[in-house]
Amino acid sequence: MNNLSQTAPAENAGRSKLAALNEWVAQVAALTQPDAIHWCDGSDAENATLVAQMEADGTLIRLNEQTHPRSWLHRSHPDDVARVEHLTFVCTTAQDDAGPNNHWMSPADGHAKMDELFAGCMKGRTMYVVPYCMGPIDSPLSRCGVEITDSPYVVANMRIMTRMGAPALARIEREGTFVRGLHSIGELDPNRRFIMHFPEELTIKSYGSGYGGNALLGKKCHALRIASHQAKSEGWLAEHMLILGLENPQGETHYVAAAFPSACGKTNLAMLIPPEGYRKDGWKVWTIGDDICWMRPGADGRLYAINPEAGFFGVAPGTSINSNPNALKTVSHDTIFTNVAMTADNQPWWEGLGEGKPVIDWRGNDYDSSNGPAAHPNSRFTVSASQCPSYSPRAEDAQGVPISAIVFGGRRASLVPLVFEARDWTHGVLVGAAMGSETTAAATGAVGVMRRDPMAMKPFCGYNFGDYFGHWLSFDREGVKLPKIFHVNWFRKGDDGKFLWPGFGDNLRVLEWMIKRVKGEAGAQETPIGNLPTTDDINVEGLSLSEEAKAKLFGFDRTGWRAEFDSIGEFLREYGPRMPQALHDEQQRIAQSLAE
Ligand SMILES: Nc1nc2c(ncn2[C@@H]2O[C@H](COP(=O)(O)OP(=O)(O)OP(=O)(O)O)[C@@H](O)[C@H]2O)c(=O)[nH]1
Ligand SMILES: O=C([O-])CC(=O)C(=O)O
Ligand SMILES: [Mn+2]
Repeated sequence: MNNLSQTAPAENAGRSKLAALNEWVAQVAALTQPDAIHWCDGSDAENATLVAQMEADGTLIRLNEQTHPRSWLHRSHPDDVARVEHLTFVCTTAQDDAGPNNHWMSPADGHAKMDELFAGCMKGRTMYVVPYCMGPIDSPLSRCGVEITDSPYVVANMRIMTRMGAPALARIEREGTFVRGLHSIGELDPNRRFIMHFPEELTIKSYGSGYGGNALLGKKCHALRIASHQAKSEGWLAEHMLILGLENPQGETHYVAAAFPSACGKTNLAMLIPPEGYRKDGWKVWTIGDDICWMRPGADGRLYAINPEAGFFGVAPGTSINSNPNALKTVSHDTIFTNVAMTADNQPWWEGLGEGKPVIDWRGNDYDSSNGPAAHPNSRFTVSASQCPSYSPRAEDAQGVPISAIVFGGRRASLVPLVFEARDWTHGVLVGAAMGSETTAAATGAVGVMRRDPMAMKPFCGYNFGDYFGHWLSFDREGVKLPKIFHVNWFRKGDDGKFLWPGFGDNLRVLEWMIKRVKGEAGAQETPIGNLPTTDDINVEGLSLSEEAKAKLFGFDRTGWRAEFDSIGEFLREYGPRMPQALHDEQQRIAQSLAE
């Protein structure tokens, strides 16, 4: 690695359109006082140098080269293993623009707080300048950013997760605009940790964490919080959604976007392998994205979607050859694992892998089951999407793919059936707005607590939820051909506390019903909460569902839903006049028919 003392490489000097970037980098360097500055070009040689350096200083541990070529284990600080929602802020001029769904600080206070933390924080470190593009490099739907960071681990992850380096810098030079993200791991002290967003200035400042969603600023900070704010004013949507293509035996492919909260099944659905009978008939699922979706109406009025990411930052625990063989194949080489355990021969290991046995736990200690799980429940893999066997050729399509169905879903042990269809767009927006889910290990705090997580965007919407739902409703207009909206719940439990639905590959059965509904080829039973399939409408052949399972997965509990709709009404009222009246009206209409 070169020890550049100048703030920008010599070749930037003649590039006048990079002046704003050069100037910002110089300002940041003056504030943070790094020993050296390195502009990342994204090359293999640069990555090899960084990786060698991280191996030498212990940031990366080499895994078994025979079983997992060019793959690494990173152990984070044990207090830095998940997103920190209580330390994540949206700094808008007016507090109401951030809404009750965000922690707020004034932009002036936010900058003051962060600049104090950043002052001198890179002394003795190298500052990396990371230009990146979210989305295919040639797509009009893509957007660029630059992350400045003092973490080589972040650089290596950003290289996998985004189109990073020289091509992104060239696009920034052409466009002149980019999102500014400043990041330092600081002291990794949870008391000196903040993730701060300034959507009006297209700026992010993140301090004190090296963990994915807090530190890989292209991901949640840019592609969701800043982008959702931009999307509102520019007429598009930035969503916490997977995108998949479902190919049927006739060879038609329908594209589906689905929003499930963190650690609630997006990666798994996006990489689904159909059950054997379906596979024989010619069904196939193509993966476009597993976490984020940007979409907007195209010339023909349909919604077109791209995946702004280039890699997967996926949950390791639970990933096995049975549950998600595509993911397991994807991570078989050139992967960075974070906070997983290791076997005696240095293979990565996690709970639910189904083979091998842990010897060293995620903290680096000898494994002892009395210390809890061997892998951290939020341990992750970072891997290029191009390694996924089901990666769709359309994933690189600059125009995106047309969406036939939007799916919302949560982790609900009780009440919520396997699947239902919204009657129309307004009802669908209410279904998304009313989403509830039990919390997971993806964020610090209690796990298993039911909370409202509208459209899986509670931690990620960069502005007031009232305005956000209004923006969603605004797509219901002449000229827009809207997809159908559905709701699913893979996580319904029986009286014995076990999941009633087999899930994973068998979720194809639910996707099949949805696409048949889109084409007018499948039946449903109308209820106040939406249209539910009966076991005649959806293919449950070959599954051994108990009577309890059938009743709970395909039934509708009127009394339970009455209480749920009271709670939804309360939630909507928390947003005062910013909540669109149309959602109040829809909630009341349904509450009334539930009362009949
Ligand atoms: N029972 C059951 N569990 C599932 C299913 N799909 C996923 N899971 C489990 O849910 C956990 C998280 O799933 P992911 O697919 O990684 O979640 P995600 O939505 O991509 O999460 P983020 O990356 O945090 O946004 C894993 O432990 C999975 O094994 C399913 O259909 N049924
Ligand atoms: O960004 C992260 O940290 C991982 C993720 O997808 C989520 O938490 O939803
Ligand atoms: Mn996510």
